Amino acid sequence: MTAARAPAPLLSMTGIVRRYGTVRANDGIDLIVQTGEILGLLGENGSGKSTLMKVLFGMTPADAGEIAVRGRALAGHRPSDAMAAGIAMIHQHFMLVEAMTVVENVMLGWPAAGRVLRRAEMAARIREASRRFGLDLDPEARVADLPLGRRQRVEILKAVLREAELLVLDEPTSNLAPVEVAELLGVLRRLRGEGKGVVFITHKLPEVMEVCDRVVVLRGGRVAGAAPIAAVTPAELAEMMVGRDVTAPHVARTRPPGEVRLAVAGLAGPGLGPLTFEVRGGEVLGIAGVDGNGQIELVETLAGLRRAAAGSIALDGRELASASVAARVRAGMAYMPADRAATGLVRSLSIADNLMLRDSTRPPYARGAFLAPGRLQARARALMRDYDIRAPGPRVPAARLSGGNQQKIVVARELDRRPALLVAHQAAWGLDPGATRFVLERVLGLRDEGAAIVYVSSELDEVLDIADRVAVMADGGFAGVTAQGRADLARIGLWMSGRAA
Ligand SMILES: Nc1ncnc2c1ncn2[C@@H]1O[C@H](COP(=O)(O)OP(=O)(O)OP(=O)(O)O)[C@@H](O)[C@H]1O
Repeated sequence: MTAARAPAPLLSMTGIVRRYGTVRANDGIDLIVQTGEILGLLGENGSGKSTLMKVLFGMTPADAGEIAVRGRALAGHRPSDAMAAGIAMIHQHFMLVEAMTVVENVMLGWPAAGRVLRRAEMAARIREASRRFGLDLDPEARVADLPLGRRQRVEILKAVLREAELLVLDEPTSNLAPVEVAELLGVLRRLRGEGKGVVFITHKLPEVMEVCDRVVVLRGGRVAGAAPIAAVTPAELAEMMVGRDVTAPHVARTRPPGEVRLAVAGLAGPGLGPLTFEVRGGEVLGIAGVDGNGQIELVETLAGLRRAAAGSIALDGRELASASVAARVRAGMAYMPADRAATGLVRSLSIADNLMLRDSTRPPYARGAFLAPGRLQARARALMRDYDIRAPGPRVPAARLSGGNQQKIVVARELDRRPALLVAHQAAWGLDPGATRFVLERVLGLRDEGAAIVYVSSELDEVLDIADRVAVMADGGFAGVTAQGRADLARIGLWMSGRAA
């Protein structure tokens, strides 16, 4: 009699290699996911997480290695083959038709090979799956009316209705409000409870600690460590990821805040204000709050991307409320948008061109109509070194970089201009813990050079780490402002929940 063999794991990837030119994005990676398991896939920016998942899903071919789903080999496959094998990717940019309802969206992408279902039958299935997985979705709701967190759950719904066994979520919590994050983690637990496997890619260690069963950490395209979650601490994980200490930055202030540099008065527009506040040189005004409470309206109005209906914005005494974006930049304003890949970068341009986007037509990089390409390249190289932008060279198109390294281009460009005012929105979005710390330190360095800083983030801890004063946005205005930081946490919490205190 032969001994019973252990069942094959849900997913096994062995020796995966994927090269891009000379870059070994994946350099011999092994990864196993069991049924009913949430696996955290961690790693600093550019460590190869997305590449590994693209290989798994058949979006890019591997140069070497094997993939098996429940012991059955998957090779030379396309995304449709991966889906047929039970693998689903929950993309960050959802592929939903906003004008249609949930049930219509589900029917739209229904596999042609599947049985044709009537709408009522599909709606019933949606209700059932919604209950089973805690998705809280109404089949007749219009996608356009759903908040971000629910739209993401429509993608999860589509996956479970197609009987996906393994769900891959790539940084799914990046732009969710805290309640939505908690709800999503609840959904992941339900998926696990129903025997699904989940690969959860995130930079947020508390989420990993909360929901994962096991973690695998990538570094430089290889597995740097793997452990059951019960056997590691967040500090150990961070160390595995970057090989150094990545606790919150402690940058001792070198001088006290000075004169008022930014004076905003009665600033108002759709969904905004009226808001009145001042920021001194050498001061960080942190703006916390649940996303969607006027943060985008505020930063875009400050940056000149939206017109203010009323009010004034004065920087060093110069009125800018009706100035063009270019005039604001000349006046010393820098802006880091949250959605940097879309609004901060031209993806088809090289890293060097993106870095110099605001300066390349001015001396010393140009004289009249003549560019000085040598100087541009040298400057770009220096910025890439200083900001740890990982890429083969400055001529590589920005689109070829990992998500986090694309973000660093915008960070480098905006911080390096030594602005009088920095408006930063979700500055650490998509950045690994090491890069986050680095950016926060740079922002604090700018503070010590005397710049005024408006730092907007839905990550409360980040705001508390960096801000001299914390304002909480609710309903387009400030629900409260405090200079007491963590000592005032209870009041901050009440302001964030929209209740007065
Ligand atoms: N299409 C491509 N062409 C060339 N190089 C690429 C391409 N895609 C990824 N790379 C390179 O492969 C490496 C791994 O990138 P990948 O996107 O897998 O990292 P990641 O771990 O997902 O990073 P992040 O946390 O920043 O999203 C990086 O050095 C990146 O520049």
